[in-house]
Amino acid sequence: MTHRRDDVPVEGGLVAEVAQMTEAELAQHEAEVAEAVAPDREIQVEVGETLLELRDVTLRFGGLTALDSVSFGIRRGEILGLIGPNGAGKTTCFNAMTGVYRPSGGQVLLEDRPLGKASRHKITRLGIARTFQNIRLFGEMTALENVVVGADARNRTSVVGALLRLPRHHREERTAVERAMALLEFVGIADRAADKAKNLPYGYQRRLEIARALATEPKLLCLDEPAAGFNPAEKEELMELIRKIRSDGYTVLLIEHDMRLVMGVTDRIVVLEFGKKIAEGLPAEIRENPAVIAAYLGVPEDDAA
Ligand SMILES: Nc1ncnc2c1ncn2[C@@H]1O[C@H](COP(=O)(O)OP(=O)(O)OP(=O)(O)O)[C@@H](O)[C@H]1O
Repeated sequence: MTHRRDDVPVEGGLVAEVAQMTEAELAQHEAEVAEAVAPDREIQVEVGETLLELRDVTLRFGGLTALDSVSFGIRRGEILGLIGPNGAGKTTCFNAMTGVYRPSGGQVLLEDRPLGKASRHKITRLGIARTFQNIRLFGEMTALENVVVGADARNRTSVVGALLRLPRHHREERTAVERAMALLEFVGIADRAADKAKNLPYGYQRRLEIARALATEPKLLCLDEPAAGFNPAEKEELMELIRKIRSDGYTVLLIEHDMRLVMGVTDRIVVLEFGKKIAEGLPAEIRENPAVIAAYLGVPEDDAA
């Protein structure tokens, strides 16, 4: 699939070049792309130590307790699955971690520091990025621009800097475009870099959301049902992508309804039901856990999570 576009010679040229590579050249190229996409930051804790912790987090909406004293940790470098029947509180968990809602009780800690009343933007800068159940892209912007905007969340120059065209802004803009292009390639949609987001096929839009979240170089990437609406082949490809993201140095929290996908890609799983954590463990343990089986009883496997 090579969409050569004269108005974007860099992207078109890159894709055409890739199409003509030998297998060895392709492997080398993919390694370089992964290197460009890898998070560029100091490692502050050892791999495997707790990166983010929910400590007794309670969140109420009026009379409804959506999260009831939920505690679990996400370890650096792992893929953690967050599952539970509909309405269990999974998305509310994401919302509590990303500053959309403030917990009514308890704390969310990133690298041992409470997020407290940090705003959504602050939390993005601190290193938590997410995708949404319902895709949220800038439809009129190109795929590339959507990712550059994502990277902007990390850049140090302000809007004022951009208006005044400070030298640092130019430099950051250039590197942001280069990195955005690498990200599009990493998620497999570089051939449509110059297309408006709204014109991309659904699967591409989902991947674009992931690229945009990765552009912020998150310490933790939260994916909210990234495979929703995917066919089995697309789900396989998505699992590959999630594994690739982790091997590139990222930590992933995954909400997903498809049990096969969750069991196939995660290192550990946390299970919620009616706002409470009912289980936590390895996929094989979770599959056998009586409380989890009871929570899903009567729910067809494809709908379960
Ligand atoms: N803004 C809100 N106001 C009131 N109630 C809410 C709000 N957001 C979520 N809830 C309620 O909180 C509970 C948990 O919802 P949540 O969306 O977190 O569940 P979920 O596990 O993500 O479900 P699903 O799998 O259906 O997406 C539900 O009962 C839901 O109706």
